[in-house]
Amino acid sequence: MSASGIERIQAAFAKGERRAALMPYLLGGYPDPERSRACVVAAIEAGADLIELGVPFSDPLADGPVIHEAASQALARGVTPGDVLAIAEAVADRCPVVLMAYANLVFTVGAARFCERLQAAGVAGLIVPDLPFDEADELRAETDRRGLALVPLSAPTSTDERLKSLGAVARGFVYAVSLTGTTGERAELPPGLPEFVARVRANTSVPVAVGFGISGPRQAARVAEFADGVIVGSRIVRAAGEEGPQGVEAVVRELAGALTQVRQPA
Ligand SMILES: O=P(O)(O)OC[C@@H](O)[C@@H](O)c1c[nH]c2ccccc12
Repeated sequence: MSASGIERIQAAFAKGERRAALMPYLLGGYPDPERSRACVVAAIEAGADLIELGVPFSDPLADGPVIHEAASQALARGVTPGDVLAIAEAVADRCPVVLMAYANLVFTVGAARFCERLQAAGVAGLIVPDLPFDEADELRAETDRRGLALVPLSAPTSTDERLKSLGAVARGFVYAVSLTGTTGERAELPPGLPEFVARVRANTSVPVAVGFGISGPRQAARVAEFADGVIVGSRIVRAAGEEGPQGVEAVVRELAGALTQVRQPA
């Protein structure tokens, strides 16, 4: 693969220039390594533009019940970060993969070695949800060196000043966390979301993708009116557990269809 991870993520957003990019989140190794790989392939075939792939972790503090339980099950089956990287590697040439790993998983290996393994597997980007922005410099030096996108998280509680500093060093995209709380399906989008996304956008030159609490096509289409990307996690992890690849395919296809109806401003 000659293009860098950052370039491949950029291209994935550009491909959907006339519609928001769809980024399903799947938990690597869930329900088991083999079906997990089939679920990722199903999501790509159903219209995913990028894949966010989570590494199971024992104390996933940002995750709500569905992903938390899925991670416990994957760990109980002995799924390792290496298993997750093998899944990423299997699909890397078909779709950019952004790895979601808690900080402990990165720093027990060491930032340099961790990034080396990501690059070798063809991973395009990295999200470390519990790494404070002020402590990310060392890791960012490593990701930059390897052309990997270190994607920062922003939240409605982030000040403009904070949005400005993270927006300036963001690679790939900025992840706009829609609400204060944990991952999980919700009936309604949080109030003030368009205004929050506008604030993030005003402070960065890379695309802005929104996640947390988006599960259905109606919500996804609404978010696509003002964001560059839509991230859906718990709904898809639930489908993976309940129905396997076919369930994932159906959910992603419906979401992709909904986004196609929404033209973004030129
Ligand atoms: O599950 P939801 O509410 O659809 O939100 C996306 C989310 O699952 C995914 O991006 C994610 C899973 N675990 C995370 C931890 C931190 C930040 C983001 C994530």
